[in-house]
Amino acid sequence: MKKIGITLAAVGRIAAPYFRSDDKLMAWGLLSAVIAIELAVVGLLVLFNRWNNTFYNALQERNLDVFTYQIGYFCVLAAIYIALKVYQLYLNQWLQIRWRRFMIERYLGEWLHQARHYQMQLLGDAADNPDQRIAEDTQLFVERTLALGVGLLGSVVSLASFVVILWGLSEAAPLHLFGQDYDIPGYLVWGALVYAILGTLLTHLIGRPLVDLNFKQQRFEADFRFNLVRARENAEQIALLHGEPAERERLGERFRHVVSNWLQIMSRTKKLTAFTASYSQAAIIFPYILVAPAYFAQKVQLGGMMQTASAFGSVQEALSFFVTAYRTLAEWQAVVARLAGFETAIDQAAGLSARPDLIQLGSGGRDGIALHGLTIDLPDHKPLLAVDRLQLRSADSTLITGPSGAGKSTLFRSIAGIWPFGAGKIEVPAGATMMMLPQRPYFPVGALDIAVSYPAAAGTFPPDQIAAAISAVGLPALAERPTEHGHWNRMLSLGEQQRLGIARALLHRPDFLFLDEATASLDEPSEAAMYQLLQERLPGTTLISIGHRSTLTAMHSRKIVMERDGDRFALRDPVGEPAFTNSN
Ligand SMILES: Nc1ncnc2c1ncn2[C@@H]1O[C@H](COP(=O)(O)OP(=O)(O)OP(=O)(O)O)[C@@H](O)[C@H]1O
Repeated sequence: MKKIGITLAAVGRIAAPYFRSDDKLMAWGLLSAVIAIELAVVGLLVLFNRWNNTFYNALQERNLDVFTYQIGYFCVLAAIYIALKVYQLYLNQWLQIRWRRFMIERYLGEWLHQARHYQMQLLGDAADNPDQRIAEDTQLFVERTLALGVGLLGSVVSLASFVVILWGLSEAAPLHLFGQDYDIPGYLVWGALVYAILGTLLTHLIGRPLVDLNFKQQRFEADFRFNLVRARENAEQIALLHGEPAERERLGERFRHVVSNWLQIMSRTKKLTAFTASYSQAAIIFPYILVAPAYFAQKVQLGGMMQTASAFGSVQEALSFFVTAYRTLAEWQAVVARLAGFETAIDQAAGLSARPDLIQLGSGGRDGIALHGLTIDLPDHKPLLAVDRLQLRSADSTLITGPSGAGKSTLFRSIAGIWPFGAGKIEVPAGATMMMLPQRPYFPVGALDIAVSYPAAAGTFPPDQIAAAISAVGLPALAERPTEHGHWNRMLSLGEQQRLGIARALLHRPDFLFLDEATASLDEPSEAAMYQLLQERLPGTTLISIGHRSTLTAMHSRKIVMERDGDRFALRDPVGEPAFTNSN
């Protein structure tokens, strides 16, 4: 019960923004229409139920006029019913896609806001698989919330209406057994309720393990798919290492989980189907058995019996909603929990930039980037690096070296403003642009010119400028086909990708260019040529590099070394005075 309360509160939080958005008129309009149609359908079912009475009485009395009239009346009801069903689904789907579009736009906007998507990863796996949450869970959420909400409303109204009808019929056809009338008010209602509740309970008991089994099935399937994707992504490594037998074994093992769980689902579904099929067959004759004594004692007409059977069926159908819904309900709860977790993770990441106890980014200083009292930690608060005071002057090109894992890349991440863990202040000149070039640059799949210009929009740089930049970094063959589509991260060697990364920097002309082993896959002469190119073409750009090669020293005017100092690494300037004083 408490869990349902938590789920409902989460549903309210997740759904509310759409119903308060710019699309709120359509949202409320469509929702009201869907609900109104659901209620109208229940109303029609009541009319159909009454029709049973008149129609079968006419048959019993061989009254052709009434029979003909009732056939016409049925056709009118049926036409309205068909129209309502068609528009109920159509409007429901319309509401679903508008609602989902809003959710996706909102999630994409919040998830891809500055470095939030990256920081959410750093904060842990509370929001694992955002792709699943954004793509799949939004669809399931919208669809299931509407199906369960509207279905529940329809079932409750239907249950109430038909209980009233059955109550009236119980009076019209009193229980007649062994030649005697028994005055049990609403005995048909009690009969229907007992029958349906017993059925509900038994279905629940037999089917309950399926909820867990279906959950596991989804997880095993996802796990199998994920491992297939990993194998595809690492095809080259696997092929080079001749890892195919190991992969086959691993994937086979994953699929064995899928099969063994599926076998359990089959066995459980067999039991459940045996019960539900028997139950629904029995449900067809059960109401006749209840009313038959009164019918044969001529206390009730054929119409009354048929109407009872139909009302009985409707009560049962309404109650069976709860039976069938409980499976969907469990899945829906999981979807709601995942989306709520995703929203919480977004909020947590969004809150990082406002926390005064973390690294503060500010604009200030004209002569380069200034670091004051900076300590950098890992997300789990383990200390990593300390920089008491450091000025990365615009006039200097700086090389940062140090042992692996010392925190060089993390220092760059902090300066870029995406790594908030730690304390202290980083000041960047107001309006200065920065660009980070990693060892493995990212190129979106698509046209080469757009991939090189990324993240600038298509058309930002003239085609000849793009071609000249690609050519300048030593890829003249590529420069001739700038509009060619490709998966550049897969098609180009790492060295070629690094050259394209430099071309990107040439186009963007940032004020500060951070090269994190961005030329490590090039041979030394090519690396020197790339640095020379950057210095010639981008005279106004300050280069700050991370690298392990000693030959890089000659290409920078200043060198800073990271060394271990207690529980943290620290920065030392071996040529001049210390570039830092570690406060620890
Ligand atoms: N997302 C993360 N979560 C936890 N720890 C991390 C994360 N990213 C980096 N680290 C840890 O922080 C430390 C510093 O990493 P960083 O990449 O900054 O090192 P580096 O000095 O650039 O190393 P290298 O020279 O090998 O590239 C490493 O021990 C690494 O394991």
